[in-house]
Amino acid sequence: MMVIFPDSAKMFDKKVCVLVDMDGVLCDFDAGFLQRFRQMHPDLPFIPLDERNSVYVEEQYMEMFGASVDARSIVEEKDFFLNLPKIEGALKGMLSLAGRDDVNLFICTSPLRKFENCVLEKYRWVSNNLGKKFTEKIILTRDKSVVNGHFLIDDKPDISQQGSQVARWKHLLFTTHHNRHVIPENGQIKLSGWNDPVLHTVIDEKVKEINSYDAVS
Ligand SMILES: Cc1cn([C@H]2C[C@H](O)[C@@H](COP(=O)(O)O)O2)c(=O)[nH]c1=O
Ligand SMILES: [Mg+2]
Repeated sequence: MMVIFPDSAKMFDKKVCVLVDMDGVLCDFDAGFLQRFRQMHPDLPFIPLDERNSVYVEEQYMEMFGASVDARSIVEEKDFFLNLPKIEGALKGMLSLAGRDDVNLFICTSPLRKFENCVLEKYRWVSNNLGKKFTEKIILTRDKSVVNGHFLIDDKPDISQQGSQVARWKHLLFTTHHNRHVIPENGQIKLSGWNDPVLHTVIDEKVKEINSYDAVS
């Protein structure tokens, strides 16, 4: 499949810049973790996806098992990121954003500090699941507040409160297993998933706003 991104240089200031997180938005980190955990520890109890309640899976496993289970090593092992399953609707959702000539689309994701497997595998995951062209749109940063954009679609509830700067993007809180009961705050809008029509509605409103600046200047 061929994806052609409209020329971003020519119309940059008229486009809505949308940043899309990976873990919990494009790829199902929790489901990938659970699958691997059950393979490695078939006799141990586990946390079903609908009982996940912390952003970081290892925190909840630490509460359950203490130091007797090393959940972190699963996340850091080779091929963990590469094999993460896609979130339902992610490909279609990304293609619908990439196909809009009024949207400038980027993938904005935080690598593990132990980057050896994670960074390359994130690129490979994007290439394998979304297409090679999307790898040109990857922004890797552990501080998303320094990235400029109109919207950040991200599953981490307090992402706009983290980082070194006041975030300039509006946070669209993407619903996934661990945040399903979180009530949006700090001006967030919660998206129920990739099929939530609110996503394109808020982008349409931003397009109108951007064009209205032109009309008065
Ligand atoms: C859910 C979860 C994530 N991580 C790691 C994986 C990534 O490197 C970041 C999350 O990145 P995002 O861009 O904010 O989605 O954190 C983890 O170590 N443990 C987890 O449970
Ligand atoms: Mg995430």
